[in-house]
Amino acid sequence: MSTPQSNTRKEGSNRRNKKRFRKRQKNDITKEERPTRRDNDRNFEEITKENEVFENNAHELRDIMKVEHVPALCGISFKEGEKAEAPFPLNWYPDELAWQHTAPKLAIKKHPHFKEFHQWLVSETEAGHISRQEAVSMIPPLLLDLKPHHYVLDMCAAPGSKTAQLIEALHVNIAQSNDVPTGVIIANDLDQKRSHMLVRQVKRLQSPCVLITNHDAGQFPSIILDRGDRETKKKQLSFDRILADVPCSGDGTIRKNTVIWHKWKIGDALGLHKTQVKILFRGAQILKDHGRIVYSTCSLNPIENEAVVAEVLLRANGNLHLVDVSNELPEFKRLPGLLTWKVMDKEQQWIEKWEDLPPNKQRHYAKSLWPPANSNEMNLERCWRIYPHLQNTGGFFVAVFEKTGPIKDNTGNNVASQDTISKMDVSEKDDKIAELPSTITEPLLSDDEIAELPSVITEPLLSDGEIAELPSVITEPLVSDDENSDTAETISVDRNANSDNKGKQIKEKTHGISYEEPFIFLDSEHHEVKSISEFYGLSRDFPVNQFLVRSSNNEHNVIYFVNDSIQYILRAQDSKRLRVVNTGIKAFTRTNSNVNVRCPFRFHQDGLFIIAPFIQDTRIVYVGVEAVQKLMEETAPLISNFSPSVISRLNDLDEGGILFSLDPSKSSNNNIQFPIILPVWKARCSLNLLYKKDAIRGLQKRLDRAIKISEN
Ligand SMILES: C[S@@+](CC[C@H](N)C(=O)[O-])C[C@H]1O[C@@H](n2cnc3c(N)ncnc32)[C@H](O)[C@@H]1O
Repeated sequence: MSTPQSNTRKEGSNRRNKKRFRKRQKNDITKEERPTRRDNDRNFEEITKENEVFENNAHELRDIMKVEHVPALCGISFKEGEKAEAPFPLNWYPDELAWQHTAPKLAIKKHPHFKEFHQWLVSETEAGHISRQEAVSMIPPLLLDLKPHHYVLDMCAAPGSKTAQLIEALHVNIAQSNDVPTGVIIANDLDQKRSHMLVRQVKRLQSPCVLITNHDAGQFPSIILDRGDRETKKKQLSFDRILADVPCSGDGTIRKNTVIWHKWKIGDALGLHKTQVKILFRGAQILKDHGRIVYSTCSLNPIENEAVVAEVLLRANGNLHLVDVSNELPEFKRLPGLLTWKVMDKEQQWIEKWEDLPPNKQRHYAKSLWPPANSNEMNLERCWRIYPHLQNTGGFFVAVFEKTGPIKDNTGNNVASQDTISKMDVSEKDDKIAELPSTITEPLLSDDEIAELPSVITEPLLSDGEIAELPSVITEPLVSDDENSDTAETISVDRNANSDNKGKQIKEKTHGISYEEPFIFLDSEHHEVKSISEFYGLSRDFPVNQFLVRSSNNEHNVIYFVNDSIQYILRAQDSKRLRVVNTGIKAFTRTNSNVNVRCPFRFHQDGLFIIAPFIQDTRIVYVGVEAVQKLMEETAPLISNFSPSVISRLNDLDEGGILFSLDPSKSSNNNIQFPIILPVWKARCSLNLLYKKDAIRGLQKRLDRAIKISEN
């Protein structure tokens, strides 16, 4: 379980807002204190970087755990003679931000304190403040050493516990400097259903920097990024960090995954080895020079681990190295990778070397299952083997690589150079790729090689306006590049598909495979963008070109927001080869009000932390704790029941979306230490808080706690 980076991100942002969201009530605020137009006009990248109380609040959830829950959970016996262990911090995880919770289900069911603790965990998880996962699963993202500007690919991401950690890592340092990281996380999974599990996991964390895709990671497409304003050259989409948490036999999870006791077969690992090599090698190809790739499995079988590592090192021809991470996480117990290992065939015979196999069996066994002759020169000892008995975790394997030069196609066969690919039109290109022999993944050119291509043979560049018209993904017939799939076939999604399902994405089904409605960027002149910008006084530096929608209709129910880098990727012509499952956070949603309102769009809780700093004072109501409490406690409270100053302010405002802002530095209620910004819909006589129930509950608890602390 890891704690609350995303929480601090949102609070960091809210806190920053407090300088800008000053008390509006005439009695409470002087003219000098009001935000100036200049404040609202500040550049997106420049938005405030102060964070004076960040340090104090960053570890709030950890402290709640320590001060409130742990003491109540100590020494509880749930069954005669059996005591449940209270949660404890993992000694190897930085800042006591990861805790282990071992209490059996019975204890949680039977004991009220455990029950209450469990409910708290569930609601904080739902709110995106806590992630729960197996302790060792947290290691690979930690070793990736992620920075907020990194382009990151999570190759086999579902169900997404590590993706969640990556998202938190991308955002965690940003709270001290900037609101939205410039980096990107592409979370990919081959299994379409499982890739939808990622959507739920990612939504929890409300990041505009995530793109979910559905590809065979072993053939992750090469995407040429168009020339952008800031780019002078075309370049290939490549990554600073890649996580290859590959499919494996899972024998390391055997303690809790009891099915494996019955299902485990020698052949599982023998079969998986090839897929694992392919995924790791593809990852190495699309990694940037000096980038880092982490390979991990929850298996302890060397065939799925050291054998894969050794094979990919060999194929990379000296341009990939195992990183010495022996100084990382010193408290974490692990053993070095194996330098040699044995291979057993399916008939349970030990086979010393591939050549010893009878000829009729040789083609069924990859040579790379056996240690290569130079295995003791490959630094395989730098891999980490994590055995269950070392610190009571699942079994796990991790290897960290750095790339030092281009890694070409493993066959050395120049089947389809980027040059020839660029000459074809898109559908031809995809056909060609589908025809490639399965061992040959798409060729990768270095940035220099791409830059050297004569510009006439590259795909024509469109103007920004033309690009804005283009749906960003899978609008053309695509050929599935899933060589393992039995159902590789043409997928077509109707460019003009009409969304009558209010706000719901349309999935077109073709031969049982369903695809999502494409994301389309809205033009800054689109009437909905203009309506929002005018009504809310959206600062002119807000990047409205990062708003997108999921239907080609002219009227939309949901307007999403992505960060600049995702926009950059999706606007590239080539990006239509990416099978995008989901991206963006909800920024505005259409209200179904019958009343004619000036702007039918209301704030959505998910995108609020990004949008709020750009909203003009004209739609903000500065309030005290009582007004916030009333709004949270009552459903649609009447405006007439608020204090006279709030009523007078509300009466000045047209019906539509507003923000309630509680600024502790300005409030007469000094007992609240953190600012609160709430999205509200103002109807004629009443208000509606546009917050999810669990978020209201969480906020209510925090308010109660803050008030209690200040009273003591
Ligand atoms: C070990 S799980 C990943 C767990 C995930 N990283 C997490 O932390 O929640 C392996 C995943 O790989 C996916 N998978 C299997 N073959 C794949 C392939 N060729 N390309 C991409 N994903 C694949 C499976 O659907 C599965 O979701």
